[in-house]
Amino acid sequence: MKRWKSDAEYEPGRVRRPEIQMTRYLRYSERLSSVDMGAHEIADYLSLGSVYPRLTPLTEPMTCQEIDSVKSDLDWKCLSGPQPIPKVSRKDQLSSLFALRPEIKESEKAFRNGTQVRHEFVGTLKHFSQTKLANLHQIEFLAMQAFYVHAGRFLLCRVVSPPVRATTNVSFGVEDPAGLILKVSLSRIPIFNGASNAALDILLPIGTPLAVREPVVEVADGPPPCAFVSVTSPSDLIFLAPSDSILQNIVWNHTIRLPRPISSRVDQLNLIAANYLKAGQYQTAVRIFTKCLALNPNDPSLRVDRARAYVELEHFEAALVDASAAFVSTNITPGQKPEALYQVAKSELGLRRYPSALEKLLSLDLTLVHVKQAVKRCRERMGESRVGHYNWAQMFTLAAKSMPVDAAEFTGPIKVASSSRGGGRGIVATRKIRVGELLLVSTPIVSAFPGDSSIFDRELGANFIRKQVDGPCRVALISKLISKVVASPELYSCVTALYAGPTYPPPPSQLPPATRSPYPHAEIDIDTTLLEHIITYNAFYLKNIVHPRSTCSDTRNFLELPSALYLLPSLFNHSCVPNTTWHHFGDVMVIRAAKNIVEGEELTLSYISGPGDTLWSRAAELELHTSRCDCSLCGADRNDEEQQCRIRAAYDLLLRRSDIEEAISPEDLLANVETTYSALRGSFRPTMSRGYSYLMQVLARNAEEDPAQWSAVVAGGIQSLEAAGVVVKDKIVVFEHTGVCDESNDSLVIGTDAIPTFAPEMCVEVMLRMTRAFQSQGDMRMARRWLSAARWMEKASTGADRDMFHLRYVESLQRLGLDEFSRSTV
Ligand SMILES: C[S@@+](CC[C@H](N)C(=O)[O-])C[C@H]1O[C@@H](n2cnc3c(N)ncnc32)[C@H](O)[C@@H]1O
Repeated sequence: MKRWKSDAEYEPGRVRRPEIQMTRYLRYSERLSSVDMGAHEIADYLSLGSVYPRLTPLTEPMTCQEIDSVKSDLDWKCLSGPQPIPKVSRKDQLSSLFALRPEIKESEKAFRNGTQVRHEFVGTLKHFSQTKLANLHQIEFLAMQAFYVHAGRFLLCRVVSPPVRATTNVSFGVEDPAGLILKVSLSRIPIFNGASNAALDILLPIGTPLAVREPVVEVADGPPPCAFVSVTSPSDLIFLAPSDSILQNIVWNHTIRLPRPISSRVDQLNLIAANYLKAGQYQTAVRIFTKCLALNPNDPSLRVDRARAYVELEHFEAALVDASAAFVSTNITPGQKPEALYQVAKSELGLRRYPSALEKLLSLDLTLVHVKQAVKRCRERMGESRVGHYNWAQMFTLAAKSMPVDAAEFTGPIKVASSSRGGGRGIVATRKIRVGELLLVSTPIVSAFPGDSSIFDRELGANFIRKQVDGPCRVALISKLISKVVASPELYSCVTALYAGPTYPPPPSQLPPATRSPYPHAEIDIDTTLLEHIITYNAFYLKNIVHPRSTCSDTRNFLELPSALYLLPSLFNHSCVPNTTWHHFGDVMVIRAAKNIVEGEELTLSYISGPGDTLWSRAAELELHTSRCDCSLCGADRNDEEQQCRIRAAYDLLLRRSDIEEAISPEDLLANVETTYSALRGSFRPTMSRGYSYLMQVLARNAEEDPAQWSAVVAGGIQSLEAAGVVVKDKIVVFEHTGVCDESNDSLVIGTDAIPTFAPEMCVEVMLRMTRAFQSQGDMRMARRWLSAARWMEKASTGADRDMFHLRYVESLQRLGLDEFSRSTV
């Protein structure tokens, strides 16, 4: 594919990547969560100046237009080639390339200590080669041009200056056989992820011969303009072995001083590799263990060590090959065998081959803690994947401690079929499904959390596909996904069968099976632009089970949210009134039925992660997926009219703040919100539901002093639940002293055909306050019935058993004085 036109003119210096200040970054998140209208506008409208401090012009967010204009500049630059490559003498090139390391060290230090944010460009068109190296012809720098894809060619070169990394970019100098020198810039090439300078010197020492398939040279703005070979796909960079036939007749015009090898003694190399393994520089450890194995191919312990490094890199196929080879080696000692077998089992666990892993583990010493734990893990995963039985409380506890949550995948009564929503594929029910039923447990292909060592919180994405800024975790998914498909190429065909937006051909009707290919895998050509589109259209912001969204006092900050990409969950289409609900335990995504569903019915989930009580609050998130959402909620909001919805959205934001009482009383808020709904609208009124919950909270506090108010608390609760779409069957607001209540066969006080999907946690909290109202008045029968309803809704929504219910609502139960009552009530 040729990317640039040849007839347009190039104006050096026209394109400048914007430096966007930290303040802008903060405000941008505010803008997203404030429904696109500017917090001060809302504040002015509602005369709430003290709640929403006026934003100064300096802190205005980066707008869609700004992103758009950067994109146009870049597109224009891309279209402006081909151009001659600016010439620089070998001496000058070398001196600037050798200065790169100290320069970048300084600038990185300043960046890390400063307040600026950096933007990775997401969604720019990047070339990648699909022609095998053997079918390409060599090209030298002299024949190359800037802003031009050298289709059918490859660049043969070798490293001439020490590489240096700035986040996901690695730069260094190379020369071609004629001796011309150019900088190379590698973007997101997995083996260099997180590499220190010392590690880079091992991974890419001076003299390393390389081939770059179908190279592209870009020119960065000066002064002076700097040309560089840009490599954006890992499959375009090929490390050549000295014995490679390509190098056989090559004569390098210049001699370069090669660095001294780190060691030629296996024992010393082994020690160095072990230190890199300990330091978490796994790629470097693999590289050195490989050197060791070249010197001593029959040492099984080296293979076991390399398998350990591969396991850490989640390169499980390669780990399995190494560990298995070590185990069957004739040179292995009886003392080394258990460790080799343990690494085989660990690789199989990573590949989700649980029965096979278990068989190996059971032949090891079961008194060893790590073996015992692995056996337990295997057995749990086997139970989960077979029958969908999970220990939710244990998963919740791990998630609450921010520890990794391990779970097997589970697919319930669902299948991929053609969709009635926006065409393409969707997920449908294969049989009748009951509300609360488990539909899917999915582990991510990749996930990213704030605070991960690989994530820097001021590295943002200027997303040209969405024309919005992506947070650090969303940006990190791109590098992680590239690494993942390099380690597990069999995933590439599945991942690239996900929807990639309207500029790509429609995906196949079914996801291809992720059949594992034997290692070493066939080579794949990685289209990084396609992967960026797939992440943009399919990645989820995680809905953390530990911090329920609907009870968050503050609006969610998109730029700080963890993010992940999944396979089957990506095939669910959106509805603002979906029939499924989803949560994340760590990065494990769990989807359940939110309604009773008939066979063949399409299953939908809500893509909305921010406050989304009105069509206009949802618009920014929906824009990417549909120009007009046809769900009943959006239809009702359209009937209410935009201005009314905007006002309502402002109150919705206010309702999420902990300091709302300083701004407005619940009565005034409810009266104002009520006027934003048309009289003809049905009872489902999300913002009213939140408003009544606020009223109930205030009344309940007063009722603790003045018990006459408990009836009003219960009445407010009923209204909150009904406005959330819950059917309240027994609207009892008076109290009957029943004393301690035995178990009874009373039916649930609410309907059980559906659970609310927009704020189930808020509804559970409301029901707990109902429980408190009745309990405080000695009406233990109704208290027990409301507690049962709260538990039922929580179980249907998240699968929580009693243990998990107590863990999740411990704070509310204690605050309401219900802890003891709840624990003693069956
Ligand atoms: C994550 S994918 C969902 C699966 C997709 N339909 C497929 O075939 O792979 C998201 C894309 O599906 C389509 N989509 C999902 N929900 C939709 C809706 N309610 N209305 C219109 N299009 C929708 C949009 O093209 C959206 O960008």
